[in-house]
Amino acid sequence: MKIAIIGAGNLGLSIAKGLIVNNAFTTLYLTKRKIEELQNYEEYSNVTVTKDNREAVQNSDILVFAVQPTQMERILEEIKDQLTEKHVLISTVTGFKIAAMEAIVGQDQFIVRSMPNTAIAVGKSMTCLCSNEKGEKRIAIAEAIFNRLGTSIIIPENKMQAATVICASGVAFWMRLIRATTQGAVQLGFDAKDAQQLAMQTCLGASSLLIESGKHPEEEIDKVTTPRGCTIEGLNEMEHNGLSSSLIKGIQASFKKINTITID
Ligand SMILES: NC(=O)C1=CN([C@@H]2O[C@H](COP(=O)(O)OP(=O)(O)OC[C@H]3O[C@@H](n4cnc5c(N)ncnc54)[C@H](OP(=O)(O)O)[C@@H]3O)[C@@H](O)[C@H]2O)C=CC1
Ligand SMILES: O=C(O)[C@@H]1CCC=N1
Repeated sequence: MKIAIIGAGNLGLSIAKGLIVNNAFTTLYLTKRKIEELQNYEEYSNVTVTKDNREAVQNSDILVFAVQPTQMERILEEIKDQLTEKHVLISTVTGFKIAAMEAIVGQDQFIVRSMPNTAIAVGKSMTCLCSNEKGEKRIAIAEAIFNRLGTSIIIPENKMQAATVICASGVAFWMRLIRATTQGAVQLGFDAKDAQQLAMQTCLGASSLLIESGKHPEEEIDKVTTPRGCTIEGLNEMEHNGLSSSLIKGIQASFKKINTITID
């Protein structure tokens, strides 16, 4: 696959890392204006770093847009006359709707919207996908890419903002929970490095239990909570202090915010 990542910033480079580690491309173009920040990537074979979005588009089939929402319109205007039947446009841009893309490049392009997260760098992204009508014929290509770099599901476009909060912002939310657990472990006497390892691996184990068993979290919680034991004591104290409520309120606040940055 000849892939271009237009906008090799935080997310774009995470995708690039995932593609490189998984050897999942034939050629890979990475674009941004300050390309001096991408020097390391020129060492990989078949990776080209350039400021020239049009060159990247000409030489690629799959175009992954990972620029800020305010930059997207200008970039689509810049490259639209380079687009041909071979191109599949995959946007990761938050709030930039398919209709807004079609208004610039036309309805006759294969357009996919994707919402991955930065765990794509280590092949563990939860990615949500949707497409325009024409793009339905090529969404399998996007699925193949994102399934190689994690897990993907197809959702209706009207759920993309919610998916952004849960999956993309979600990485930050889970990081904070891991950090808080680490702080608790330090207070219980572990050094910082061990504390973080205990927190991270326990988080991974809990998540893996659900993924592999398909069970509800409460079913697994029941197995851990000895009657009158320390787990239920800790859980109830956390809930008295608003753990679940705080998470749900944070998710709602994030969703409220994301709807103010939608570009129609
Ligand atoms: N970060 C995340 O976890 C996630 C982000 N997203 C979405 O992905 C998009 C990118 O986010 P993120 O990576 O965090 O943002 P960044 O600001 O880190 O990356 C955007 C990149 O675009 C480059 N850029 C700007 N203008 C141009 C241009 N004209 N041509 C080529 N490149 C350009 C910038 O580099 P330079 O200034 O050098 O040109 C920058 O590196 C956003 O729309 C965001 O909402 C979606 C899911 C997760
Ligand atoms: O924080 C943000 O607005 C973007 C969208 C999801 C991740 N980063």
